Amino acid sequence: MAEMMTQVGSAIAGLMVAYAMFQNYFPYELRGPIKRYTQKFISLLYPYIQITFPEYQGDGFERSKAFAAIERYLNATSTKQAKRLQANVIRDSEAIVLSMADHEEVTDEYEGVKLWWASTQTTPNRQSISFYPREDEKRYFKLTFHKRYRDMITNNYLKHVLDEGKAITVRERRRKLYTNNKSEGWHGYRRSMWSHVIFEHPASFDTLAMDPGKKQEIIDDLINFTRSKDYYAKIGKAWKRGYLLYGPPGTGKSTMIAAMANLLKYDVYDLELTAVKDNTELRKLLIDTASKSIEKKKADKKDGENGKKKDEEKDEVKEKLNKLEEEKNKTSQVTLSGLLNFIDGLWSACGSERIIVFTTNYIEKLDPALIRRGRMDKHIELSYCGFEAFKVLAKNYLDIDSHELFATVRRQLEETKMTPADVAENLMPKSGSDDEEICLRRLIKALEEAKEEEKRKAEEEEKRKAEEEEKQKAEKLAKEEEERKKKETENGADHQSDSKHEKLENGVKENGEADENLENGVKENGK
Ligand SMILES: Nc1ncnc2c1ncn2[C@@H]1O[C@H](COP(=O)(O)OP(=O)(O)OP(=O)(O)O)[C@@H](O)[C@H]1O
Ligand SMILES: [Mg+2]
Repeated sequence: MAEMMTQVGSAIAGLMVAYAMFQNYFPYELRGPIKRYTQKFISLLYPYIQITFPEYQGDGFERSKAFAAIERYLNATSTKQAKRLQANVIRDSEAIVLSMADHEEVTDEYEGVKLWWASTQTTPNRQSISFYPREDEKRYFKLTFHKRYRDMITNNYLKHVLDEGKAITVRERRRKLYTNNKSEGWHGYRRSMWSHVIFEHPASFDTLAMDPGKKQEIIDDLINFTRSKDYYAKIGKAWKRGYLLYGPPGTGKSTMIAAMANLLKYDVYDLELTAVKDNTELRKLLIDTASKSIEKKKADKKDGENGKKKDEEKDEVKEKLNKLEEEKNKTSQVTLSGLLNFIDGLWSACGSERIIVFTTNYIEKLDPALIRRGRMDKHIELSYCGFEAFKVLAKNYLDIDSHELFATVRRQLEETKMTPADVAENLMPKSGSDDEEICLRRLIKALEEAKEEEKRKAEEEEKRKAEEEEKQKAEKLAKEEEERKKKETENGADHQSDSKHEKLENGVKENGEADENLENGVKENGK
């Protein structure tokens, strides 16, 4: 064995010497053709093609997107196959990315074709001290496949790898909740229009209490939207969708937005309109949601994190339209038309795969222009808690599917309006000893009280109405009485004036009595 090693060693040494001689003594002009023929000769014996994907490209500062995507794509395969792994904690990502360590190789299969991926590194033997060690160490992935599959690999497989890698990056990223800053904070060193926190809302469609049929319809609609990229391109429509959620406070509008974001793995932009001075600011803010990717890229440079597929991000501009309505007349404020222009025009142009959600408590107060189809594609009403919604809450809060008290609750919910927020509050166990019976009874009691309250209010309203009617009746009577008296005095008086008949024909009363007289344009002057 040792002998063999020595032989191999000396053979390698021989080759090295030969190569050095080749480098030194062969005339320069001959080197090119010789190398070419050697390559040809090798390719006869070695029918494989290799593609390399370096980690840094161009100026060497920006991490290659392809490299990052491949790393993500190979994550699962590497974890299974490679013996030595390298763990990377990536900013904005929830998962630890395991990639194969240098000089490891894994296999992949695509449509029955076997391929090899290897991770390699070259360290140039330049004797220099570099501030950025990365610049010297060049990592790259090397893909090897049989030349028979050249077309298939270069046309389909590589696209598949990049798409899949990017999709994984998006799926595993930490999602963010952005809120707009006041414009005073937009300038200077630490300028930013949006501040963000990690978005970790636990709401999901499973826990959202509403009619199951309606819920499923919304889920299908959302999923269909995310899958329709090509369809939107085909029909020439920007890939976006608008939802309008309306209903009384506490019926789950905000909860539904969180559930939507969780379902689709989107970021959320929550737009607080009171912090926006005018339309220009609004426009800047909204455009900035699209150009976020550029800012992110800068961060990528420094720490070499994975690039994000930013168009996948959603901005969910959620707002209280009733507030907007109040403000639309003030010139210094955001106007409705500014917002509409944005939704129709600019918004379409910047970024894609976006969902815009408006919420309001008063749909009837909204301008029809704002909510017409095309602007808001889907209107969703969230209303008082029905029995189906109650069942979801009972399952969430008490972990029960049925109970003998359900029938009572059902009857009560049909008679009384209570928001899911209130139902939930009453169902929630208040201490460790609260069992489902106690919680349900508390809800029933609350429902009874609400009913009483409703009844009391209805009665009050009735009473108020009755009083109002009474008052009106009395006023009418008084008026009639007065008129009668007046006529009497007029009739009883001597025929003082010739104009009297005219006056009666016009049905006018004496000046100062009622303003309706003005309508007839007639006044009895001086009387
Ligand atoms: N449909 C629902 N399903 C589950 N929980 C709900 C539902 N509606 C309300 N809740 C509960 O009530 C709380 C308040 O609801 P939410 O903030 O979603 O109401 P909203 O409709 O946005 O009200 P507002 O109009 O005042 O903004 C939530 O935290 C949630 O726990
Ligand atoms: Mg809300």
